[in-house]
Amino acid sequence: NLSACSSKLAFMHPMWQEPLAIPGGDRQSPIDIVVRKSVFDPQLRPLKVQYDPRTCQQIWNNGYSFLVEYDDTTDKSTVKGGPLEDQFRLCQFHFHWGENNAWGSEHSIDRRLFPAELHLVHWNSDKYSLFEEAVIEENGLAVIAVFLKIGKRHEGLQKLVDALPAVRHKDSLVEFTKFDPSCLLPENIDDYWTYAGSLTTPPLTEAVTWIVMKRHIEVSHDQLAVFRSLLFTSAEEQVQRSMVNNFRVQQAVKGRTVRSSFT
Ligand SMILES: NS(=O)(=O)/N=C1/NCCO1
Ligand SMILES: [Zn+2]
Repeated sequence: NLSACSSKLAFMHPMWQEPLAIPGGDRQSPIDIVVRKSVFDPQLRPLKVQYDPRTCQQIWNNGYSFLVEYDDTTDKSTVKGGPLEDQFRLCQFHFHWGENNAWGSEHSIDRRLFPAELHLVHWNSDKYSLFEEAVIEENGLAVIAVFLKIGKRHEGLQKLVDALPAVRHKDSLVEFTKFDPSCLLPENIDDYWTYAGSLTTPPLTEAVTWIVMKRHIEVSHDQLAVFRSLLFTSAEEQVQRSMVNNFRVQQAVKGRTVRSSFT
């Protein structure tokens, strides 16, 4: 059962060495969301997502995941509303996944792990002028997380899946355009949990308002298998290592409240 799987997880090598000193350390991510401890907040408004596929630029393998990067020099692809006071600009999206379908997500819901998790990363363009500035501010970033389940083939994802062999190795990059990431959102984006957390990959800064979708999307077994054909290693390295289990170990909630937009 999953509890055994999660204990097995405890012995697995985390994707990378956890740093000795973590910035702040009391609002780290990811976490397990305990549904019965989450608090319904009627003041949470619907999310307003506005993505322009023309801002999609490239896809590359950064040695942690593959990133689809967007032109964030103007407010063309943005998210606002929900728990957010300001407008946030999309800069990239990426995924985390496992070596098999039993685990792979970073967050869990009542300890339930999913085979993969999508992160749409945005920065506060009302208050800052660059991602690099926003990344160290407590209200600097907003990440929308969507769980992936194995099921029917996701037609919108296939264009991305077909581009992955071109970025198999760390530091490889290809042009990738006209991709509308809203096709990766569930139909219902009004039901979500939200909490104050951090990036789950370096710099791990405590700058993120997390918005974790209650509804998942479905991708096919074969589509997720292509994610696992990516490599952590660059073309020059002798030993090639499959890019799998690229999730961070879960962190202590430390008294934080997770709010829900739904009852
Ligand atoms: N997994 S995550 O929290 O989205 N991490 C990052 N790091 C840079 C941008 O997003
Ligand atoms: Zn991520």
